Amino acid sequence: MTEKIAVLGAGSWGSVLANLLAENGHDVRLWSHNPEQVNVLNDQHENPKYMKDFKYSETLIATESMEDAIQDAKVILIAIPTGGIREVANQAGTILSRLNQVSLILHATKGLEQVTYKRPSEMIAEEIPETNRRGIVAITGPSHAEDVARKDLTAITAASADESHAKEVQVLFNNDYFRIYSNDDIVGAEFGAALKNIIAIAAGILVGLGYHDNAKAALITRGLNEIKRLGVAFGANPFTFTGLSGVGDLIVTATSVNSRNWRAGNQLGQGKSLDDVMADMGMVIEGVYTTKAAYEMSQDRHVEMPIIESIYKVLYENADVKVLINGLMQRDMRSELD
Ligand SMILES: NC(=O)C1=CN([C@@H]2O[C@H](COP(=O)(O)OP(=O)(O)OC[C@H]3O[C@@H](n4cnc5c(N)ncnc54)[C@H](OP(=O)(O)O)[C@@H]3O)[C@@H](O)[C@H]2O)C=CC1
Ligand SMILES: O=C(CO)COP(=O)(O)O
Repeated sequence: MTEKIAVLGAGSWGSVLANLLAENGHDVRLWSHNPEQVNVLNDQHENPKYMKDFKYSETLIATESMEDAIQDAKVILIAIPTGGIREVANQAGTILSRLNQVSLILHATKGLEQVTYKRPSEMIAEEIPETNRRGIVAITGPSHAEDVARKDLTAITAASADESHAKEVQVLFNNDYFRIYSNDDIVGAEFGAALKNIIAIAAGILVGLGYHDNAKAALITRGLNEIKRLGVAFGANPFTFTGLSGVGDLIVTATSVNSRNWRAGNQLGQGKSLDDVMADMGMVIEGVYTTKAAYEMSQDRHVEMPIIESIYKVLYENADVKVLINGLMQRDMRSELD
């Protein structure tokens, strides 16, 4: 069945997901706050800053009017980085109230808010009135936009406290190269999504320093343990971290040159400054911000996270990464299962 769907955010991920939904036969409106980008998307079916060389479907319509995008949309997908999602959700909430409309809200954001440490679905719940939303679903998992654009086989998770909403989302997105599983643990899905970016930065650093496969495997495995420990302290189901939104996304992000977080870490490992890495990327590096939030949360809750603490010290205290690696390797002996 064809649905009208609004996608808010025309960066790499929002634009590719909007394209997938349009190719699945839905009536999609892709909102961007940048009028020039909207024109190029509609006239040339391109998005040069974010998805160089990719041609979008001619059935995908971009708009700079959020109200046009949202009006009559059964589903609204927010694909905005963590730093902007509250503002965009607030704008969407105001429009939904004015239109007296109720929509299902999806988001694809991977991070935690600075200072409040809120997850994306918590920010959405605060900004879009309950009377204007049927539910909130996080879509997350191992899914680089570049691979989805070239129709590589991809499987992700739709997570919602009310799993019936996640099941609705499966039907909208599923096709012969994109498969969605449902999960009722949105807390675990959002923690996995946010925290894997920190471990991806660490993995890039290791490779930048010249370490190899054993080091990467050790980092990914022990990193997953830290992700799970913090998530469980905030109410996540530990089994979610063995799924696509947990270890699945951790593997893809911590091993792929397509990952902005991995690439950032790799350049840091080669000696580039964080300011230069961020200026050159031109796209969001969520893990840089999430590291700060996660480190502060771990301090508040007394959750031991030595790898994430080390990345915090590299990014925010200019600590010597080789000294930190030495410290991690020399920690007290312990059981793997503690
Ligand atoms: N890229 C990927 O492969 C994947 C990304 N994600 C997640 O999706 C989220 C979005 O990432 P991605 O698309 O890659 O990011 P990009 O950096 O590629 O694009 C971000 C987009 O959001 C827009 N934006 C940012 N802040 C605001 C704001 N306050 N108001 C309006 N528009 C805003 C930007 O506009 P402008 O151009 O004007 O700056 C840009 O269009 C992130 O949390 C990311 O972790 C998840 C899975 C895969
Ligand atoms: O989340 C992603 C893939 O699942 C994208 O990761 P990056 O933001 O590191 O590119």
